[in-house]
Amino acid sequence: ETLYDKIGGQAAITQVVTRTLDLSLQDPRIKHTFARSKMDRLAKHISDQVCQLTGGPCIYTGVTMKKAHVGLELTTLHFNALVENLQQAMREANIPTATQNKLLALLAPMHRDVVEK
Ligand code: HEM
Repeated sequence: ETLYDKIGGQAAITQVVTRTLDLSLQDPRIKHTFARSKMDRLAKHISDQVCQLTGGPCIYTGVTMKKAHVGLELTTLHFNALVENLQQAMREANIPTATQNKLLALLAPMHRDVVEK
């Protein structure tokens, strides 16, 4: 069983990503960073990326993590805020803690490409 299956497949990934972005758009720590973003397109790209990363049948067609976040001046505080929102979204979707932690471990190394200072 892949991590993709453990999470609950495409439906669960779409739900979690959409909820994470909704929480982030209401989050005073990071909502400003999304001011110019097309949120539907962003949700699709992040869902594809998580699907591919966890062993699912998707292909991520967006740009590299470095390119996607250049100029946003994101800090570790911004990064942690997004991770907190993702954790809340996963809890709400009843994803088991061990499975949550496996996804977080796959995303953690992206910190160096996302954060600029
Ligand atoms: C592990 C952490 C992260 C992952 C996996 C991730 C993933 C992505 C992906 C896949 C894209 C789309 C690239 C494309 O369209 O080609 C993107 C863009 C973006 N991300 Fe992230 N991201 C992460 C962290 C963050 C953080 C911490 C913030 C802000 C707090 C953030 C804000 C944005 C914004 C504003 C865009 C640009 C959207 C646009 O093009 O309009 N991301 N991210």
